Amino acid sequence: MIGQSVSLKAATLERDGHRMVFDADIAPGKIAALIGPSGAGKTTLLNLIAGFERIEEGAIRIGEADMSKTDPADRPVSMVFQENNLFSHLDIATNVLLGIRPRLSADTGDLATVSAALERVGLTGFERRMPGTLSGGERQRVAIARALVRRRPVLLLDEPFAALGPRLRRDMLLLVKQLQIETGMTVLIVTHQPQEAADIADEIIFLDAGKSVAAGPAEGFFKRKDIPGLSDYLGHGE
Ligand SMILES: Nc1ncnc2c1ncn2[C@@H]1O[C@H](COP(=O)(O)OP(=O)(O)OP(=O)(O)O)[C@@H](O)[C@H]1O
Repeated sequence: MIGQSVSLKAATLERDGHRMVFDADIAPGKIAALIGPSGAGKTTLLNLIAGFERIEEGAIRIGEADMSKTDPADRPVSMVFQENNLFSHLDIATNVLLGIRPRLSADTGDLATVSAALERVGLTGFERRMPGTLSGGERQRVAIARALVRRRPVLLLDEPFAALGPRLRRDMLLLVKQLQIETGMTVLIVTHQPQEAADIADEIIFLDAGKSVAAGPAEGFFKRKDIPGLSDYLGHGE
């Protein structure tokens, strides 16, 4: 699998009379962390890339392709949310299978693919369990397994591990990083933890008040003094 670039140029949407404008350029196969205060627009930015919301002006591209009029199902993207990624009445194998067969017509090869993805996220033997019997971290791993079997070039993660404890969160981020290296996919992850962003990401995008304010290499990003609002957000004062 080969990641694709993600590019937004003055991607604009208006909400309650308030303009939100995003610029971003993420190279193929990189991890970008989206950070910024609550309400800054991080989830909105992911939703624009996934196609759950539409831009009114500007441009959004994945690879060379203009996405502005493409339906979510036709975009080369998978998304994992903070929670509620799984169908509670379907077992784990079926939840993962939905990534490749939305109509659930599995053949033997599909079942092998599902088992391999579950193994990759450390959930061998969980095929027949129901989501309600899994821990929060296990359920998120299932969601990642489903994203893996979809083999889309871009993975969007919206605070996927926020509900987990620090140790487990760290393990899950390491898993994402490993999977990113193995597959070459491009990853965008929303996080409220600057340290996590610095640990996992190649690039950081800082959003504030509905705008992408700055982007740059993760290395040294949080020490930068040239980014309006960043030290306030970090609690360092101006
Ligand atoms: N469907 C909607 N209709 C109207 N306003 C919305 C809608 N979704 C989000 N908003 C508003 O848009 C702004 C950006 O929201 P968004 O969820 O993108 O922020 P965020 O940076 O992800 O915040 P958080 O860190 O709290 O999750 C917020 O002011 C929010 O209230």
